[in-house]
Amino acid sequence: MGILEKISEIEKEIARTQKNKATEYHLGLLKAKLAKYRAQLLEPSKSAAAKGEGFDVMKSGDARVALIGFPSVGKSTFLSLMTSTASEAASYEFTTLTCIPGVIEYKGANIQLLDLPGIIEGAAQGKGRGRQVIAVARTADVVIMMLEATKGEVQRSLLEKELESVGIRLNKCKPNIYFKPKKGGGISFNSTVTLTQCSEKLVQLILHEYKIFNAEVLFREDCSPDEFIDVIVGNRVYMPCLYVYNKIDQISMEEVDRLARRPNSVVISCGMKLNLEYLLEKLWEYLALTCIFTKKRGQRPDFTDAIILRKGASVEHVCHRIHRTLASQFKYALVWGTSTKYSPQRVGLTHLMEHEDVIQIVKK
Ligand SMILES: Nc1nc2c(ncn2[C@@H]2O[C@H](COP(=O)(O)OP(=O)(O)OP(=O)(O)O)[C@@H](O)[C@H]2O)c(=O)[nH]1
Ligand SMILES: [K+]
Ligand SMILES: [Mg+2]
Repeated sequence: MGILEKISEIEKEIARTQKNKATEYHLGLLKAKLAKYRAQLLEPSKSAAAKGEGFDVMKSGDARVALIGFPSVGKSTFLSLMTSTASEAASYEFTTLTCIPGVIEYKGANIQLLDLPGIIEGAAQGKGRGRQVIAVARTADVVIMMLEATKGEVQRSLLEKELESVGIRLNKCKPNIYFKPKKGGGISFNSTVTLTQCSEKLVQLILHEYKIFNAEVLFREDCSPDEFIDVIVGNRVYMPCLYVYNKIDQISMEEVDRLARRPNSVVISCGMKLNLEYLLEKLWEYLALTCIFTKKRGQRPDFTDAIILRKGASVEHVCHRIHRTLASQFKYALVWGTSTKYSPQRVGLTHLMEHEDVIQIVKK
């Protein structure tokens, strides 16, 4: 039996197994098996690599946004509207066959926007250019899932399933579980909260399925078996995703209103240039970039020119942005803002910056 068949067998079995206390362990085990086979599927296909089919697009700018969607939902039209790059748009499916980068300039940041070929059901298993498209999506800071307003619901759930099956978790936080494989000592299991979905026995069963017999496990959150499996498997990507319903010129006002109220959703029309500014605002929010202002000694901060960094950037990152050699001449920095207890506070290179902090760097 091939991997795909095995996966489909297990999926069928999960579907026909009633969910209750008695089947809890059986289901947990099936899910662990399923995750294992999917991981095997994800291993890069040798033939694709040999043909050089990957979309190797250089990362550039302050952040990267990937456009994912079914064919002809308007991805290329959107790229051409928002950036100075033109990407061919047409009424037939699979107009775009490769990855086309453009740049959105917004609030002083350069946001790389990637137009990609349309993907369809089965993409994760290699249908069309699915695998390559998904591989690019994994490298993004935010995914825009573009949906056709008239078929939004169906497209959304199909694509969510595709991305889910390759370990991309949309708008979810990493499960708060401490997991550490050990050399010996068996499995030590603890939790700081009451667990309603997992038990020590189930955790052990799942670990055994992965041939893990010694480990430390601490649940700090009431996680599901699937979330626990995510933690063991490890290579999950937790990705912010904005659902963008395009072509709202083709649906009723009531329908537009309903879609706009869905969580993480924005409605637009590229054709009629509707709501694009709001989409940018939302995108900016989802990117959650950190803007840092610099200040010279005895002068006011320069609020006109922010240094834009990804979340979790340190003082060292700030130095590298200002000048290549600044970090090596660094003595200390003074920081004003939410990242410090006092304003200003003297900090070193490893200090983590927060949004809208002000920094003054003192050289040796
Ligand atoms: N009515 C309407 N049509 C639109 C809108 N936006 C794009 N289109 C049309 O939709 C068709 C497909 O647009 P594309 O930009 O090529 O779509 P795509 O998602 O890039 O398609 P592929 O590259 O084939 O995956 C074109 O005929 C566009 O003119 C819109 O807001 N309203
Ligand atoms: K098209
Ligand atoms: Mg296109």
